[in-house]
Amino acid sequence: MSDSTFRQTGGASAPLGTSDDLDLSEARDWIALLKPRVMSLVVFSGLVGLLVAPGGIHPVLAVTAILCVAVAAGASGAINMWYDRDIDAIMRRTANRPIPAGRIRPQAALSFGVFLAVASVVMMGLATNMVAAAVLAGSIAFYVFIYTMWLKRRTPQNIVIGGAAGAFPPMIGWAAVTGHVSIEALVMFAIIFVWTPPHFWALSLYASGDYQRAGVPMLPVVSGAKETRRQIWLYSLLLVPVSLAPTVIGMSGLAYGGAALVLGGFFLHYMWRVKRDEQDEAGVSRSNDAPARAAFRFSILYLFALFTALAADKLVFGA
Ligand code: HEM
Ligand SMILES: CC(C)=CCC/C(C)=C/CC/C(C)=C/COP(=O)(O)OP(=O)(O)O
Repeated sequence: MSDSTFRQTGGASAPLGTSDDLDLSEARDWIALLKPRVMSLVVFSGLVGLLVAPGGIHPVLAVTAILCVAVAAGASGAINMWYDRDIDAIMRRTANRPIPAGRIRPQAALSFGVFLAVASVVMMGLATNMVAAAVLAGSIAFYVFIYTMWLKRRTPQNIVIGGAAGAFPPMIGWAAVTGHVSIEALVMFAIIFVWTPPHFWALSLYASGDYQRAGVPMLPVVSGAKETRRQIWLYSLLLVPVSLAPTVIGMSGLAYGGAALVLGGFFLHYMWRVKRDEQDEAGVSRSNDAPARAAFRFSILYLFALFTALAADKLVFGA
């Protein structure tokens, strides 16, 4: 393998192929720092916020605004990975990330993240308005300082409060068009805010071993699976009425309302399977991961579908 390049990956030498392959795998690592899969839903919800806002902006500015949301989310993901590199190295799910695996230097990741964060906020301010730029800066700060640095390692309520970071994007999209934050933007924020605990706690039920090893006080680690299932159920019950708020305040029509009801029914079905998984009728524990895994996957599909319905209702029926 004369043209092969070897590099240290987490202490083991790994063949990486030609220099072209090396460039590609390096690029993949920098992209991985941006948490692109999580970013997809963040960007989509931001796009819907922008589409449902009254008035409109030039398509080039709209694309720029959405790009800024993507870059800001990615930047905060990179800073999160820089700060969390010690615990990411311990958790199986995250151990192969570029920093703990030794493929990107922590300092380089931090500089990359800070540069992108500043660039996204400045660009948002120039392309749209100060309100959108300020809310964008606030979401980055929330994810980095409030969630990652302050709450994540301190309290099992970390994701309830810190989850607000991920609820801002539709508000940013709305503000990019209108220049202000109104009740409609707050309603979209509230939907994601209430959705986040069932979304994350479903995952944490089957990833709690990881969090326990890393000493992160996620709810199942601190209060147990039963309490986590109870809280998942309570937030899910709350999510259904909150998801109907766009129709109640006249922001969306009955088509959205119907879609939200049906989707809410499915959401409750998946979360109920998690809740009832604790015990069978005889009170014997028959817990397994399958319902929580299915509920986590559905939570993502749910939010994509709900925001699609919000946009479709507006674009098709002009509600
Ligand atoms: C504090 C709040 C949140 C926490 C702690 C959290 C945590 C997580 C974790 C640990 C994963 C698994 C990722 C992996 O396998 O590496 C995940 C996946 C995901 N999250 Fe969240 N999340 C939060 C909020 C959000 C928000 C607000 C959104 C979007 C609106 C979102 C969208 C997604 C998506 C799309 C995935 C799937 C990624 C994949 O396919 O791997 N999350 N989340
Ligand atoms: C516009 C903007 C700045 C949005 C950013 C908000 C954002 C991406 C929120 C999502 C929150 C999230 C992915 C938390 C993951 O938790 P974690 O970091 O504990 O997950 P990990 O264990 O996978 O690192």
